[in-house]
Amino acid sequence: MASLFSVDTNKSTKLDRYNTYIRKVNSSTKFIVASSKLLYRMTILISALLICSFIVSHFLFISNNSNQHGRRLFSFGGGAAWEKNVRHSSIPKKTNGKVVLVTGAAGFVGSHCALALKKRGDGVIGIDNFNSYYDPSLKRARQELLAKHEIFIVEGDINDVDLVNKLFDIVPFTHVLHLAAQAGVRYAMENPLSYIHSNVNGFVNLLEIAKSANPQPAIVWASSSSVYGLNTKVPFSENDRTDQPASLYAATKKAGEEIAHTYNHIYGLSLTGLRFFTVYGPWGRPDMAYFFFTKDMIQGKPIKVYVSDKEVARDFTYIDDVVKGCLGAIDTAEKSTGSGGKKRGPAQLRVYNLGNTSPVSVKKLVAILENLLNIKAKKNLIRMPQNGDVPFTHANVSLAYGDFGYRPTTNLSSGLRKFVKWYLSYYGMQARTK
Ligand SMILES: O=C(O)[C@H]1O[C@H](OP(=O)(O)OP(=O)(O)OC[C@H]2O[C@@H](n3ccc(=O)[nH]c3=O)[C@H](O)[C@@H]2O)[C@H](O)[C@@H](O)[C@H]1O
Repeated sequence: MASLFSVDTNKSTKLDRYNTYIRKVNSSTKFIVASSKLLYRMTILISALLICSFIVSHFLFISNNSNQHGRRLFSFGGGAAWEKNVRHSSIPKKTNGKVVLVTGAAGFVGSHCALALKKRGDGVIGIDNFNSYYDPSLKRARQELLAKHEIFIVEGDINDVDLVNKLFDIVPFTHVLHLAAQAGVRYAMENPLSYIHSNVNGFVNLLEIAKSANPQPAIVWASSSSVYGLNTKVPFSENDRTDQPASLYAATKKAGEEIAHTYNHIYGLSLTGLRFFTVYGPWGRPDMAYFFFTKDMIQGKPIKVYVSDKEVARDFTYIDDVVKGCLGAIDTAEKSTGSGGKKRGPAQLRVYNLGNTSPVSVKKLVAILENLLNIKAKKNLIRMPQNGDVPFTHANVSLAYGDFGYRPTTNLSSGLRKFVKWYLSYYGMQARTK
C-alpha cells in the first residue's frame, strides 16, 4: 500500500505538476492571446488615428494654401528630380544667355515669351498656378508645348514665399518676366479679391524675394493700357494721366506701377512696366471678346456688341509684336544695383506702351471675324455697361520704339486670320473660311 501509495503519491504529484504546468501554459496562452488581441486592436487604433490626422492635416494644408479658384498654392515636391528639372530648364544654351523666371508661363503672353526666350538660347523657368479663371486645359496644352522645348513650369503660386525663395536659392536669375496676374477688366466686379491677391500681394511677394536675392534680377512686368482709365487725351502717352482707373483691375495695375517705384527707390531693383493694349492671337485667352465672339459665332449663338456715345474701339495688339516688345525690354533692362536687400545706387525704372497704334472698332472686329469664319454674327448691340470698360484705347509707342526699336507690324485682319486658323485647328474644326 505504502509503495502503491507512494506510487500514487508520485503519480498524483506528477499529475499535479502537469496540471499546474497546463494551467500555467493555459493562463500564459490566454495572456498571450489577450495581449495579442490588445496589441492588434492598439495597432488598428493607432493606424486609424495616423490616417485621420494625415487626412485632416492634408485638407488643412490645401485649404490654407489655395487661391480663390481652389488651386493649391504650393505643390513643389522639392525633391531631387524637381530640382534637376528646375536647373536643366534654366541653363542658357548660348554664351551669356539670360536666366529668366517667367511668371504666368502657362498663360497667353507668358507661354509665347517663354518660347521665344528659349528659342534664342536663354534659360527659362516658368511658374504658374494653373487656376481655373478660364479653361485650365488650355493652360495645360501650353505647358505641353513648352515642355517639348524643354521649358519646365513649376506649378505653384507667386504668393508662395517658400516656393519662390526655393527657386531663387537654386537659380541665380538675371531677369524676371513677371506676367502672372488676374486678368480681365469686367471680372473684377465678380471677384475683386482675386485681383488684390495676384496683382498686388503676388507682385509684392515677388519683389520682396527679388530685392533680397543676390544677385538681384532685373524685372520686366505686365502693366496694362487700362491704367489710362478715363483719360481722354489720345493717343495715350506714358506721361499722360493714370489717376482715373475705371476698374479694379486697372487700379491694381496702377498700384503695381507705384509699388514698382517704391522697390526701385528703396532697394535698387531695375523695373520695367509694360502697358499691354488688348493683346490677341493664337493660344489666346478665352475670356477676351475676340475669342468668345469666335466661339459663339461658330456655335450660332448671339454676341453682345457694346456701343457707346463714342465709338467703342481698341488698339488690338498682335501677340508676336508684344513678344518682341517684351524681349526688347528685357534686352535693354539694366542690372539692379542692390544686393541682399541693400541699394547700392540708383537703378533703372521704366514704363512703356506696347500697343498697335491703330485702334479698330469692336463692330469692325466682328466684321473681320464674319469674313474669316464665313458666318453672319447674331449681333445684339447693347449699351456698354458700367462694369469697368473704357470706350477707347490708342497707344503712342514712340518711347518703346526709341529705346528698343518696338514697331508693331501685324494689323487686326492678318492677326485674326492667324488666330482663327489656330482656333479651328486647336478645337479640331473644319475651316469654313473663304
Ligand atoms: O489692354 C488691356 O490692358 C486689357 O485688355 C483686355 O481688356 P479689353 O480691352 O477690355 O478686352 P476685351 O475684354 O477682349 O474687350 C475688347 C472689346 O470688346 C468689347 N466687348 C467685350 C465683351 C463683350 O461681350 N462685348 C463687347 O463689345 C469691349 O468693350 C472692348 O471694347 C484684357 O482682357 C485685359 O486683361 C487687359 O489686358
